[in-house]
Parts: sequence; C-alpha cells; structure tokens
Amino acid sequence: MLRIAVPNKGSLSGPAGEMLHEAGYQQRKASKELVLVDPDNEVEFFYLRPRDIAIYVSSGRLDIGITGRDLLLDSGARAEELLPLGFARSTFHYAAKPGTISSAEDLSGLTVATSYEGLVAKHLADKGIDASVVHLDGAVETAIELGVAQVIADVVETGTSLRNAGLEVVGEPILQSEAVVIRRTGADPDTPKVQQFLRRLQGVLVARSYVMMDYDIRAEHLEEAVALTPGLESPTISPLHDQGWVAVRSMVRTTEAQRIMDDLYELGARAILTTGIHACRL
Ligand SMILES: Nc1ncnc2c1ncn2[C@@H]1O[C@H](COP(=O)(O)OP(=O)(O)OP(=O)(O)O)[C@@H](O)[C@H]1O
Ligand SMILES: O=P(O)(O)OC[C@H]1O[C@H](OP(=O)(O)OP(=O)(O)O)[C@H](O)[C@@H]1O
Ligand SMILES: [Mg+2]
Repeated sequence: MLRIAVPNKGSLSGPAGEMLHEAGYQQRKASKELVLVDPDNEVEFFYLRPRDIAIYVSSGRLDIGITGRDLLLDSGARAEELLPLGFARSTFHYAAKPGTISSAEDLSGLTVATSYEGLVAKHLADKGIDASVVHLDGAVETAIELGVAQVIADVVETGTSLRNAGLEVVGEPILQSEAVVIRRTGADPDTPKVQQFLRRLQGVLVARSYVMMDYDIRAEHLEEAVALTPGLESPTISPLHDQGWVAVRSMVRTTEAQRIMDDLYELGARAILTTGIHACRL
C-alpha cells in the first residue's frame, strides 16, 4: 500500500481532494475522517494538518504527501518536491504600513510577525539581516496595528487582506508557492507505485489545461493548419470521403482554443470542434 498524506483543512484541503478524486482515488466523505483505505488502488490516505505533512513524509512513515511549497520550506524537514500541482498558488511577502520600509534591508533591528518562522528566519539569515521574528498562528496582518511587530511576512494571494489592514508589500517576493507533491529526500525515485501516482496526477493536470480539437481543412492548407495545432506529439490526420479534404485531431491549450479556432476558420477550416479531456496518460 502506498501511504499518502493529504491536507485535512485550509486552502489546500478541498482542491487536493478534488484532484485525487479526478485521478480515480476514493476520497473521504466526512471532514472528520482521518484515514481512508482505497483497496482497489492500493493506497491509504492520511488526512493531516498541512503544516505537519512534510514532517511525516521526511520521517519515512508516509511515502508521499501533498502540501504547500511554503509549508515544506518552513518546516525545514528533509523532504523534496516531486510535482507542482497548480492550486493554492500564492506569493510570500514582507508587508508594512505605507512609507515605513522600502526594502528587506530596512528590516534590521525590527520585529517581523509571521506564521512561517522557519522560512523568514532563513531568508533574513541568508541576507545577513539582523531582525527579530515573532511567531503568530494566523491573522498576522493585525500584528502591526496592535504593536506586536513593525513588519509582517505572510501569504498574499489577491492582496485583499493586506489592503484591508492598511498594509503594502515591501521589497521582492520571498517565494512563489503552490501545492506540491513531496517525498522524503533521498527516497528511491523509481518506486513503481509512486511513479503511477504521479502519472495519474499529471494526467489530471493535462486534462484540466488541454482540450481536443477536431476540424476539416483542404489538403493544400494542411501544413499551415498544423502549424497552428502542432499538438503534444503530432496531430492525427485522416482522409475525408470528399477528395481534397482531411480531418485533423490535435490537443490544444484550453486558454488558446478560441484564438486558434478563429485562425483556423480564417484559413478555411470548417467543422471546428473542441471537446474536454476527461483523463489521460501521456
Ligand atoms: N488565500 C490563499 N490563497 C492561496 N493559497 C493560500 C491562501 N492562504 C493560504 N494559502 C496556501 O495554503 C497553504 C496554507 O495551508 P493552511 O492550511 O495554513 O491554509 P489556510 O487557508 O491558511 O488555513 P488556516 O485556516 O489553517 O489558516 C500554504 O501553502 C499557503 O500558501
Ligand atoms: O491576499 P489574500 O487573497 O487576502 O489572501 C491572503 C490571506 O489568506 C490567508 O489567510 P487565512 O484566511 O488563511 O487566515 P490566516 O491568516 O488566519 O491563516 C493568508 O494568511 C493571508 O492572510
Ligand atoms: Mg491561513
């Protein structure tokens, strides 16, 4: 049985469960379930606090886990990224009252409040900045108003929380984060069960970001059309009963599909269709 750590709460939990479900795994029905065995797929899911996942995985008790890159680095655990998953995207920033600080170098002698003490302490040490760090569990934006710190370091997504607290980001981002699959540093990279798990998730990522496009085009315009829809490997070309026409089938990025359909139409393509991809293995 492959033993997998999954976030049980917070921003990572819902999207991680959805992705695993799309990849064909059973998922828990109630948010209080802590362990779920999926015998058909020979995996066991452990629903753990996102912050603890890297620690469990680094201990070797669990084979792999889903967590945030920022949480992985903050933990300092001996675990490494295998696959970025594209959700819970955020940026980690210093922030302060407007006009007080203009760069990370100005933090010297100040106090930084954060839930990511490990990450911040390392960033300050790497830059040779001598600042104090105070750990808070959450809602750190309020720490400046209440006088606990002059600066915070926190996750920023839309920036709404910072704006509402009358704060602005300071300096360059410390880190770009997203959900990632992790395993213990130095674990065997070729375990077939782990490879199969990663292929399934990669299949979900591709299915989410590509559509299948079909169209008919006169043979003399085929090369120009194929240049617009080169596909991942190479498009499938089939003859049509009507002499001089061919049918083309190719995967295109969902975000580019409408523009490509416009360009194909201009080129003389007709019966241009896109269909969603439910699942795939590349
Ligand atoms: N508003 C957000 N948008 C995108 N990602 C976020 C957001 N808030 C937190 N994250 C990401 O979620 C992970 C944090 O997990 P955590 O469970 O602490 O999330 P949370 O939503 O802050 O939960 P909690 O309710 O415990 O504060 C990190 O990887 C972080 O970058
Ligand atoms: O830029 P935004 O879109 O506003 O998102 C960022 C906010 O979201 C998270 O807070 P959360 O709701 O998890 O509360 P917490 O601070 O208590 O963790 C994070 O800690 C920021 O406060
Ligand atoms: Mg939070």
